[in-house]
Amino acid sequence: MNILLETKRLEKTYGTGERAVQALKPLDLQIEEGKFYAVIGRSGSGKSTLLHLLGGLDRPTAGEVIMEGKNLAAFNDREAAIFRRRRIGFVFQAYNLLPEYTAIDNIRMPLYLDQREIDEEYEIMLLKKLRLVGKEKKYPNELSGGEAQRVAIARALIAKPAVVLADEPTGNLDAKSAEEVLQILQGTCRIFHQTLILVTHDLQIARMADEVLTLEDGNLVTGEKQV
Ligand SMILES: Nc1ncnc2c1ncn2[C@@H]1O[C@H](COP(=O)(O)OP(=O)(O)OP(=O)(O)O)[C@@H](O)[C@H]1O
Repeated sequence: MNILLETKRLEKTYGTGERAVQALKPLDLQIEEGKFYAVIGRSGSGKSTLLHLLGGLDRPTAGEVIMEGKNLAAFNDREAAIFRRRRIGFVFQAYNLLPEYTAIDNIRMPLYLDQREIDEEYEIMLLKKLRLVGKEKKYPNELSGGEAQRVAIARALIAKPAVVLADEPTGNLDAKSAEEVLQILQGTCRIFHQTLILVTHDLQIARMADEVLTLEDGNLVTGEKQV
């Protein structure tokens, strides 16, 4: 088993003094390469906080996030942004597409920002897998919710990241589109050997995962599949 991502005594407290909220209590976690993890727990249990820390989108109050031998928490903002762009794919509930760019430009944005070449063969494979062929020139407001989320997934995968972090990616979709998007996400991660860490409220989705991480008041209560 290869460990891709590891946390050591990872902690997050928002605010200070009386207003302080300890969103994540010291957490030691090991994420294995190529597996699908579901993160579940009640609202406010710390799921998004954990995902943001794992992806270097936010800084921990204490502790470390180690990926490929590097402590993300020690990066400055610029270093973190570059590392994220190259090694981590994000998918959010709200898609977060740039409205003034076409679908294909949204998808290629991580490569444009890094001045990297487009691997056309891989891009076409992604477009096919995500059923986006023919939608390349459309703007986000011309796409359905399911299509917009599939564009967001293509954008998350275009730089061939080692890990995909998804925060309630199907939260805005109807049941049918949600299932489709999820199957596609799981399928593409499997094909491209990516680790998938997905926050969800949906226990049916969690059952599809290899491992379920359950958070309760900022504590990891189980790493076993018990749903
Ligand atoms: N920016 C912030 N400032 C202050 N408190 C925050 C902030 N973000 C989150 N919190 C608090 O931290 C705790 C954990 O929040 P988090 O968003 O990680 O939970 P969650 O499990 O993802 O919840 P949900 O399922 O509702 O999205 C909550 O008590 C929340 O109110």
